[in-house]
Amino acid sequence: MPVVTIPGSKSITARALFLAAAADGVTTLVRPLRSDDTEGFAEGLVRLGYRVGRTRDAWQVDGRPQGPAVDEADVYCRDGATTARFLPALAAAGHGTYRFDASAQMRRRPLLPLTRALRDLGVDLRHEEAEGHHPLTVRAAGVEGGEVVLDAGQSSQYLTALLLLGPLTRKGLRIRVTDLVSVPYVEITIAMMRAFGVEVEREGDVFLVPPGGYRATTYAIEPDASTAGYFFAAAAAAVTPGAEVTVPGLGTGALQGDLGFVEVLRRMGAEVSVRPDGTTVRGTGVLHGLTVNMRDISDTMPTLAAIAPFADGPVRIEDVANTRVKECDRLEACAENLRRLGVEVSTGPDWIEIRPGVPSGSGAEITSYGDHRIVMSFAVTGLRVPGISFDDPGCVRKTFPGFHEEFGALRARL
Ligand SMILES: O=C(O)C1=C[C@@H](OP(=O)(O)O)[C@@H](O)[C@H](O)C1
Ligand SMILES: C=C(OP(=O)(O)O)C(=O)O
Repeated sequence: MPVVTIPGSKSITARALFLAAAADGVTTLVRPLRSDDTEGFAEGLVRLGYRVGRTRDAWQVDGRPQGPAVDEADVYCRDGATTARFLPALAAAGHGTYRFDASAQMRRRPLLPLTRALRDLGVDLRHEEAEGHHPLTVRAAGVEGGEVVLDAGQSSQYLTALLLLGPLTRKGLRIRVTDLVSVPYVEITIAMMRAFGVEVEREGDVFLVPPGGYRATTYAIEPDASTAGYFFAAAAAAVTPGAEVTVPGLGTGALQGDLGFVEVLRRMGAEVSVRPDGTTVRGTGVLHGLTVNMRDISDTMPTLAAIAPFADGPVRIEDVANTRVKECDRLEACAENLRRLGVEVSTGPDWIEIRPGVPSGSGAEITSYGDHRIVMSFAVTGLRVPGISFDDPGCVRKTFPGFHEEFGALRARL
């Protein structure tokens, strides 16, 4: 019964770093994710003058409720949207001139609704090149707070950035949201703000954040549910019935909506047990086709797409338009790579449909587009399709530098 140790959640580590930096006192993050995204976030904080002490299993941050310790900084956010979208909001609460730039793909990814909301709150934020894209400069002088309207229909990260900023403003924030995707990520934000002493209230489309700042704490990071999904998918898609994967530390109390991916696997025929101490997925040798809405858990769309050819009927994934503006256009990247393997696929503006059947013996080089999730997903396909290789296997470093070793070890045990 393979038990897999999954590294910490990217989303929880990023939020914990923000909250720790903003809190009054010293916070210890236990078992943070060590990957390009989260190291990049921590480096960003260091650039902004925060002290971040890092050992293997714990990171310590000296919080500064008054904002960055330097009055000028140049922050490179790498490929991480949490860094690129959350840190400008943190900087806005301080006093100084802070410039943020990012990778070529992150520069292409959208930001305008957040820019607009910050400007509506009085923040002096200027884009150097394209409006609504990195690089940008925040000339910060603290934030008064008040009411703001936000369209988070393309990314919930805009809302998370504003929620996290709320307690650092003088009057607090009243955020009215006109559209919202990836709702469970907002729930993670609210739960974590509570752990740092702040209670967000929600009245329908309105989120109310009180002023008053955060309290430092010791915070344990749970394993990453999106990462766990590749291992669960491997068990569900295994040819031999009874293949089983258990991930400890990710169970009924988990904050991450992406654990809901196991319910999709259950609908497809896998046996799933979610317990307080962990989750187990057991393959039954059959995978059924289905139609599923993945608006809430769209990081797991490529995982499902990658095992869809093994189902006994079509797999249709709906309401995932915003996967087109992630590390790559994931709908097209999945479709292109599946077609290369001989699979019949159609896509629309916000959906993908995959027909069953992988010609035996067919392999191909997968084009990763620098997207960790394309590589990790097609590694699962590779359990049943010989000859799969990747043009850029190393891009898994964004969230799981040790992926290939861990997945290879699982492969040997399944
Ligand atoms: O807030 C977060 O930590 C995240 C929110 C989601 O993004 P969107 O809200 O843009 O869908 C998710 O895809 C991303 O990997 C992490
Ligand atoms: C979309 C992702 O990351 P981010 O938006 O945080 O860059 C992801 O990890 O799948």
